[in-house]
Amino acid sequence: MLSKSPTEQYTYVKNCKETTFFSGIPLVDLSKPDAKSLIVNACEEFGFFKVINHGVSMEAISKLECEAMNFFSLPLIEKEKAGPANPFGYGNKSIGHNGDVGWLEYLLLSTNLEYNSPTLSSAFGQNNENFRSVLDDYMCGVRKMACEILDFMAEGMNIQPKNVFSKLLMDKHSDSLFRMNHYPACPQQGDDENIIGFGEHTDPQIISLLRSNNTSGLQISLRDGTWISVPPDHTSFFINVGDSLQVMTNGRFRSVRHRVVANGLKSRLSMIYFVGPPLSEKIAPLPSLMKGKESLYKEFTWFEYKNSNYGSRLADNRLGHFERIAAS
Ligand SMILES: C=C1C[C@]23C[C@@]1(O)CC[C@H]2[C@@]12CC[C@H](O)[C@@](C)(C(=O)O1)[C@H]2[C@@H]3C(=O)O
Ligand SMILES: O=C(O)CCC(=O)C(=O)O
Ligand SMILES: [Fe+2]
Repeated sequence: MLSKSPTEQYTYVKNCKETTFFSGIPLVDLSKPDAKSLIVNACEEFGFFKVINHGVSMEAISKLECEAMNFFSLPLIEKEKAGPANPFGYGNKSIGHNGDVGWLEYLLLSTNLEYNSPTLSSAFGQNNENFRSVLDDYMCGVRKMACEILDFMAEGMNIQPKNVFSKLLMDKHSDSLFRMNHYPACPQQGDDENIIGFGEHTDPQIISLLRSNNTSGLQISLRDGTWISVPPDHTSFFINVGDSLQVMTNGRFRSVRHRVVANGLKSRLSMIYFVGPPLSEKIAPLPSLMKGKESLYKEFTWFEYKNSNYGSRLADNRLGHFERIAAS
C-alpha cells in the first residue's frame, strides 16, 4: 500500500468535471472497412482512439491482469526485489529521473524479455516461468494488433509501402517497452482537488496501446487545452499517438497529452505497450507526406531523442527542442 510521507510533493489538479465522461472518443472497429479512415481522422483530431475487435483474447488479458495483481499484492519488500525501475523493474511513486512523483507503483519492462534484469525473475520466484509465458502471450497479441493499426495508418494516408511504421515494431532491435501501472485507491482524494496518479505528459514513442481495468482516471487534453475524462472500458484498447509519430507525419497526427487522476474508491490497473523504433532509427517527416511542405522538425535518431528526454520533467514539451523555426 502506498502512503504519503510529509516530504512527498504530489501534484494536485482542480476537480473540474472529471467525473463527467466525454462521449466523443473516436471508436474504431478493426474488423470494419472504415477502420483506416476513422483511425486517420482520430489521430489528426485527438491523437487518441478506442479500439474494439482488437483480436487480443480475453483469456490472455485476464491471465496477465491476475499475475499483475498478485505481484502488486506482495509486501513492499518483496516487490522491491524487482527494482529499481531504471532501466527496467519495479518503481514506486517516483517517475523518471527528475523528481516527478505520482500516486502509483509500476513495473517497467523491455518487450525483449532478455533485456530485463535477473532481479525481476527473482521477484517472481517460482512463478517466474508462468509470469513470462502469460506476459509473452499478451504481448504477442498486442504486437499483432499494433502492426495492423500501424498498417491501417499508412494505408489511410496513402503511404507506400504500407509497413513504413510497422516495420519499426517488427525490427528485432525495436526499442519497445511494456508497463504495468497500479494506482491504489487514494484515501486522501479531496472534493475540490484531485491527487495526480500519473502527471500530464506525451509519450515519446510511435504509438502506445493501453488497456485498463474498469476504474476511471485516464484523462486526455483536447486541442483547446480542455481536459476530458475517458470512460473506462476493460474490454477495449486505447491508442495514443506518441511524439515520434507526430514528427514522422510532420505534425499531421497529434501526440496527445494525457494524465491519470487517482481514484478515491477503487484501484486502477493499466498495462501499456509502447511501440518504439530501433535506437539507430532516424526520426523525420516521411517524404511522401511533405509534398512541397517544409519540415517542422529537425531530424534526430531515437537514441538522441531518448537521451534528450533523460533530463526532462514529465510535463515538458520534449519535441520543442527539435522544432524548426519556420523561415519567413
Ligand atoms: C520524466 C520521464 C519519465 C519518462 C521518461 C521521461 O524522461 C519523459 C517521458 C516519460 C515516459 C512517458 C511514457 C512512458 O510511460 C515512459 C516509460 C516513457 O518512455 O516516457 C515514461 C518514462 C519513465 O517513466 O521513465
Ligand atoms: O496508467 C495509465 O492509464 C496511463 C499511464 C501513462 O500514460 C504512461 O504510463 O505513460
Ligand atoms: Fe503515457
